[in-house]
Amino acid sequence: MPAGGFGIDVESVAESLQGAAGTETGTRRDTVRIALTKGRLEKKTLALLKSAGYDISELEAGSRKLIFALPDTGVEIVLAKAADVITYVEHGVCDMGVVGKDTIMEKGGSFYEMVDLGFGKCRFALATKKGKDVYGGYQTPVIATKYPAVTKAFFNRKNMDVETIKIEGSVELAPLLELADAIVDIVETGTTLKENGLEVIEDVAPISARVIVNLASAKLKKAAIQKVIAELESGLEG
Ligand SMILES: Nc1ncnc2c1ncn2[C@@H]1O[C@H](COP(=O)(O)OP(=O)(O)OP(=O)(O)O)[C@@H](O)[C@H]1O
Ligand SMILES: O=P(O)(O)OC[C@H]1O[C@H](OP(=O)(O)OP(=O)(O)O)[C@H](O)[C@@H]1O
Repeated sequence: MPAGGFGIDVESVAESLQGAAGTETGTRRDTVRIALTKGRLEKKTLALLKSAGYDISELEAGSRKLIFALPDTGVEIVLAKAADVITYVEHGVCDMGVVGKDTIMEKGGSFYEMVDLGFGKCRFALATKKGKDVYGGYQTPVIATKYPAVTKAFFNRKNMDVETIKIEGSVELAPLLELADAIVDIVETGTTLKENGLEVIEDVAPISARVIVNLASAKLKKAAIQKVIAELESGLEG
């Protein structure tokens, strides 16, 4: 059962609403359009839709198509990159989205974060070369990461100054090449760290897939969106 159940996660809503302006929905009144994150979350999200009773055979067929109407439901599925899921939901061209908490934390934005789906589990962690003392030196630590906002917020909470360097992938290379003292990155099994002689110093935040909802759609399509969420809930339980 996901943390927080299927009611609105009040804390997350408050976070997400900071600086929010009303967003006009761009989707048809009789359609609920859901943006799904392609890649790692895709298979489990599609499995969830299937166990929730949706006919996803066209999506399962495998194609380069990006928008799919689910037969007899009024639900449309859009496949997008993680950060773009948030962009489409914020702008109201998609009513809902499924996206990792990592992307939500890094990109932020104005939307409701309504459900923790409980899959796609991993965590943000601070890691470095085995035996290295990141906190002990006299100089400002250099942290390499794909997630500079998450990294800055983490060290701000510690009242610590750090220099961040943005890396686009295989972040584990940065301490090995002596570009950085440590990294903030996603850890799932820990294999990538282990095979590169790195270790976790501290966990930063847990991550899992979340359902997000456009601010205006949540009001204008309340019943339809609640129905989809209830169906996803039944799919999770099934
Ligand atoms: N080991 C993992 N590494 C990265 N993301 C993971 C992992 N396990 C689960 N996830 C979740 O899967 C989501 C999608 O990850 P995926 O690697 O498919 O896309 P991405 O982060 O946009 O990377 P890329 O730019 O390589 O496509 C992440 O945002 C995260 O929530
Ligand atoms: O703990 P593990 O199970 O080893 O998983 C963590 C690794 O997976 C992700 O990388 P990804 O495969 O997305 O490649 P990237 O680093 O190029 O983004 C993440 O950035 C770590 O490198």
